[in-house]
Amino acid sequence: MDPTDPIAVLAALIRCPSVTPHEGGALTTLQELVEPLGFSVERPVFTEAGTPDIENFYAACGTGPHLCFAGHTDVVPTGDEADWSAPPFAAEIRDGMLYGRGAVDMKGGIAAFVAAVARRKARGEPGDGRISLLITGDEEGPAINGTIKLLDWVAARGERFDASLVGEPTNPNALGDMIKIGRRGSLSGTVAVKGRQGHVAYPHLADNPLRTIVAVADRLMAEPFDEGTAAFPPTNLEITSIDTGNPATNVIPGRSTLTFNIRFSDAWTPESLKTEVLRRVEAARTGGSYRVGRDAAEIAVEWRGRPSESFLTRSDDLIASLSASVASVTGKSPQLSTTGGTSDARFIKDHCPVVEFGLVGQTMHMADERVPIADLEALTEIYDQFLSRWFASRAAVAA
Ligand SMILES: N[C@@H](CCC[C@H](NC(=O)CCC(=O)O)C(=O)O)C(=O)O
Ligand SMILES: [Zn+2]
Ligand SMILES: [Zn+2]
Repeated sequence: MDPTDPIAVLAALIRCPSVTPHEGGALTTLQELVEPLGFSVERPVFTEAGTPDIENFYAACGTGPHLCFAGHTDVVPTGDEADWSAPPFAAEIRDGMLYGRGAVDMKGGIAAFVAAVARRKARGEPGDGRISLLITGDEEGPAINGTIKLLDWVAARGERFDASLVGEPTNPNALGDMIKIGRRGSLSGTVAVKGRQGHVAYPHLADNPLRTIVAVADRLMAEPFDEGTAAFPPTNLEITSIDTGNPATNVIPGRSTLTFNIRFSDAWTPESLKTEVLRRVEAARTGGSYRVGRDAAEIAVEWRGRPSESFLTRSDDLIASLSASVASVTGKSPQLSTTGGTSDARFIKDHCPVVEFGLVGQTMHMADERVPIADLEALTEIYDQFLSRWFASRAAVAA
């Protein structure tokens, strides 16, 4: 396979059914592509009780300023294959589009980066510094045996990165729209309210926990958490479920839960936000207008999963190198944004400055995930130019 051709590389990767947590042949394909380019490859497997073992990938080449490209080869499940117009792991090309699971999220980003590096090697430009690929098979899953552990594994070997580029799909509509220069934080929790089960026709003998859940929902959502900050959109809370587990229409449930997720700006830390959530829940416990004349309800709050902190990258040369490369290829001045979800950049930011730029995300996780061939070519050129600009900026600093 020609490693300078991002379409051939992406097609080979898509043909590997690497649905989390399965490697599916994707890391072997990557190894076979980059070893002939001079990269040394290691594939550590990380484990943790209660989670699937995950194979990861670290490849590095060269000496000098160190740029780490980071991403994932795992993909989300296909869903009903009948909803696809082409088999999801066949890498079919039709009307200038390459179809397949992972086309944009994010095997396409990896293919473009490999092709960019291969083109530089073919041109005889391998010597500007150190380039590594830090690739996990656990981004779409719990993200416990992936990037976070791989970063520590690399650091324990004495390697350090000067900067990192994550190839996640960052563009909302068209290539060149958006670079991610940080990510919001994320905090999830469940509020459980204890009541007393009973007959709906005899409510004085029961205690409906939904009266309190409604007050909790109201308090959690009523006041804005902030108005946004210079670099972040306003903090937002979404209630993702309210449950009682009660199938009957004539029974007052004995217990109810409310689950929420907050995406938050740099005005908050996970700890300060937890304090604010607990304040709002307490206000609802004692002040709900649907419980007049009753004792305050019994409420417990459980934090779910691992919260993510917000972060903002302040490396001017890294952002400038990427912006200039995007502008040069697409003719657009990309927005520098912290919108959207979290990514593994939340782990990388503890090791070095990190920015993110990849394909257009519109079809990610959908049936018929696809990438325009032209975007794949353009992204390869952007990554190639970015490497030149970033290494030049490092050389200028060193001079
Ligand atoms: N499952 C993982 C990480 C979940 C990350 C997810 N990120 C996105 O969907 C990125 C999409 C985008 O920003 O365009 C999220 O924000 O929930 C875990 O929970 O560790
Ligand atoms: Zn992704
Ligand atoms: Zn994804």
